[in-house]
Amino acid sequence: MENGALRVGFGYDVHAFAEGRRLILGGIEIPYELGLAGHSDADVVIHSICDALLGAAALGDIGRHFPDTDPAYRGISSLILLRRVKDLLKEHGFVVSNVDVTIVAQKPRLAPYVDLMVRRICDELGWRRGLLNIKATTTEGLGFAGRGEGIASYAIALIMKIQEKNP
Ligand SMILES: Nc1ccn([C@@H]2O[C@H](COP(=O)(O)O)[C@@H](O)[C@H]2O)c(=O)n1
Ligand SMILES: C[C@@]1(CO)OP(=O)(O)OP(=O)(O)OC[C@H]1O
Repeated sequence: MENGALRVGFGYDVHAFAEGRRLILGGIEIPYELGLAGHSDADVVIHSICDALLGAAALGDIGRHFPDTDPAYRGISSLILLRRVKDLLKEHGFVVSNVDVTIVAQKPRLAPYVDLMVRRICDELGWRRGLLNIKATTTEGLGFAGRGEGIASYAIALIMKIQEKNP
């Protein structure tokens, strides 16, 4: 792959609501009566970003790098996984151009929190704020998200190859 090559990647993830769990989205805790089930902190937003970045770099997916059978990842903050993905892309000579995310959730209302999510993720990864956009939509009551069974997140990422893979 030649330097300057632009590559696009797409990520999608779903987690089911569960009682007795905290709701972590985009690296922050959202006040709500339910959380999301998962092996990690179940941050579906960050998982979709990880998969978009890994996909753009042709490096597989989040489950390949951080298997949910590995006790090391039990309860882990997904911000840590995203930082590792960013480091992996850097090792392979990529820089991230931009990432756009759509969270699909009937409830809770997320608009008041999306800027906080962007700030949290960008601060953690050393990204400028304009690199990342996060938005939310309902499904007007339709499907699993509409019935309030879980949350889905879609992400798209554009990355650029700037150098050969570091040895
Ligand atoms: N969980 C959500 C979902 C949506 N929003 C905000 O409401 C706007 C309208 O949503 P529609 O599903 O009717 O398109 C949307 O643009 C978001 O700003 C939200 O805050 N939380
Ligand atoms: C993040 C990992 C690893 O802890 O687990 P989960 O939190 O269950 O998330 P999922 O998106 O189902 O799969 C990726 C996993 O490898």
